[in-house]
Amino acid sequence: MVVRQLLRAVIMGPPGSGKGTVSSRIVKHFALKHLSSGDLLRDNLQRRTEVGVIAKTYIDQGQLIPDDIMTRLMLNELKNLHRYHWLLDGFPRTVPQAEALDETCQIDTVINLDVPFETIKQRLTARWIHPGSGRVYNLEFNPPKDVGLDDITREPLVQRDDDKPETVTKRLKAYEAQTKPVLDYYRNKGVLESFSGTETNKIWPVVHAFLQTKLPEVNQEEAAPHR
Ligand SMILES: Nc1nc2c(ncn2[C@@H]2O[C@H](COP(=O)(O)OP(=O)(O)O)[C@@H](O)[C@H]2O)c(=O)[nH]1
Ligand SMILES: Nc1ncnc2c1ncn2[C@@H]1O[C@H](COP(=O)(O)OP(=O)(O)O)[C@@H](O)[C@H]1O
Repeated sequence: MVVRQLLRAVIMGPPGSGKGTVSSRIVKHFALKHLSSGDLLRDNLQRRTEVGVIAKTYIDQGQLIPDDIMTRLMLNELKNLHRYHWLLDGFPRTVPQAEALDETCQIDTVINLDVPFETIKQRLTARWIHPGSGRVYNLEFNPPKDVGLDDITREPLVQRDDDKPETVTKRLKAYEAQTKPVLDYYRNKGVLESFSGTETNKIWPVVHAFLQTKLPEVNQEEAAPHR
């Protein structure tokens, strides 16, 4: 397959729909950079940057960070990736963010993970992450090899503060009100591809087959270990 242009892709879906899990499988199979707004924010939080301090109050309340802050942060980060195929995860989450992104580049494809809310709520309370890499685990679905430890670095796993049930409810409401309109925005542009289901292991092969039409696969033996 001859790829003439660099792929500009976005992965969307409600909190807990499997964006991080599917993204790590995508990165394992295809040569592209993955940029997660949530991972970037948590890194800023940990380093107590100016953005991190502001973001904390919003994240703890299950609210979205204001568009201007978020857009500046992400577009600045994207500048470093202009020579690569890339996949954005968690951004854009509002129509103004999508419009700001459009001013810098044209999005080719939006992968929408369409997973029902009932399925999601129970997943998030069992989510554990490795803060350094953003690797994500689930006590039932993909438990770490050793309880409480990252498979690769052996560093401790943590639970996200915003995965508490009451914050999850607020995040799902924010998704409904602010992020769902972004799906319509991309649907109108003809770039939205929805993948429906309740299990990542069933959704993933369909996403994989779809991306094979857009990108060459990397040699699996050479691919870095990833979940
Ligand atoms: N039970 C179950 N858990 C899943 C499935 N897919 C992902 N998860 C877990 O659900 C949680 C949310 O997934 P994640 O990829 O972090 O979703 P994101 O919030 O959209 O990035 C994590 O703990 C995953 O390990 C699935 O098919 N079944
Ligand atoms: N594009 C964005 N715009 C505004 N806030 C964001 C954005 N991306 C992430 N956030 C903030 O960070 C939190 C965690 O995001 P994320 O890790 O992507 O959650 P999830 O993977 O559960 O969907 C969000 O609840 C929100 O407060």
